[in-house]
Amino acid sequence: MKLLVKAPAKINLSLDVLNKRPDGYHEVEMIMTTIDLADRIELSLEENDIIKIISLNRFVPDDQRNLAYQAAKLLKDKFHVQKGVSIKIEKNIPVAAGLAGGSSDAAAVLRGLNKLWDLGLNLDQLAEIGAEIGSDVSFCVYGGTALATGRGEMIKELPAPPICWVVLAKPFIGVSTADIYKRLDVSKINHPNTKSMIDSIFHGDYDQMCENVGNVLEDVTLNLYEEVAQIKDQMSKFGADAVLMSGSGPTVFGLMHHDSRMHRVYNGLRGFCDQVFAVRIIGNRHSLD
Ligand SMILES: C[C@@](CO)(OP(=O)(O)O)[C@H](O)COP(=O)(O)OP(=O)(O)OC[C@H]1O[C@@H](n2ccc(N)nc2=O)[C@H](O)[C@@H]1O
Ligand SMILES: Nc1ncnc2c1ncn2[C@@H]1O[C@H](COP(=O)(O)OP(=O)(O)O)[C@@H](O)[C@H]1O
Repeated sequence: MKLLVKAPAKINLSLDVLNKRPDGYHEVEMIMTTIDLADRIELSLEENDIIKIISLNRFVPDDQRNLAYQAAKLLKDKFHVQKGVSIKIEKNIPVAAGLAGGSSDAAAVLRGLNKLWDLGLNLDQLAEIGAEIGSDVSFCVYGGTALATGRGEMIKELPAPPICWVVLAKPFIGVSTADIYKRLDVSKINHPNTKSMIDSIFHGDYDQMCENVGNVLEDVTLNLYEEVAQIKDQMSKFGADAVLMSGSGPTVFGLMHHDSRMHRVYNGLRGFCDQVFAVRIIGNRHSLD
């Protein structure tokens, strides 16, 4: 028996850090939304009791380091599942890019195995299990648009943001999330206006949304990698309405309303860096599977 599950990437429309916690994590306030750039996960029941990862992408581990493997193992151990699974990952989301590719693969495996292994869990239960794998996994279990707080695992659903294009551009570098958080000086943060971003989403106000994008990790990554700043400049030059780095980077996204502007930004960036995508925000929860 086989099951195909979609694992969409996310962007952070805003990312604020409130403080550093005693457990080493940072208390965050993030507005996250899923986009229609997705990995494809194929789950196949295995007769013998194993978890097998199949991936052709050289940056994706094919053993217990893979977050998709960890998701399957966690479900197997918690619910004493005697069956095995092979997990084939068709990687379309750039790796170590600030787009939660690994977290989304893990979330897709949780959703998929819940069906394939007939576990009968609801999304809230899967999200709670996901938080044991990584801070972004809970959001990825639900998808859609949300305010994420705590270390990122506390999810409050929001409506879909105003319809627009998202052009993503990733330079040829990978960024370690842990390293970027470590370098952040929490005493020198210029906080984005999360409340105004939420208002803009509730009111479907595109201009207000564009005015309120902000990410406190951006300066940290920009200082380390000049190419991220260059991509931001190019996006603005080609006419994106808002430009921001996603997560800990290095992917930069631009927002634009009109098709013609999207084409200009997309083509302009294609001449400048190798991984460029023009996608839509998926926005609401129920378009995942
Ligand atoms: C920055 C964000 C924004 O969405 O995404 P990415 O850039 O990774 O996509 C997330 O906060 C990343 O979430 P995720 O990648 O799941 O992080 P985890 O695996 O839980 O943690 C990796 C490391 O990042 C640091 N970390 C993570 C989350 C958080 N709230 N505070 C932290 O300080 C910790 O050092 C932790 O050891
Ligand atoms: N299924 C997976 N897909 C991508 N990367 C994975 C996966 N499982 C584990 N990883 C590891 O997680 C790291 C972070 O990858 P990813 O989730 O793509 O980025 P980010 O945390 O920036 O959103 C990678 O360097 C990779 O070694």
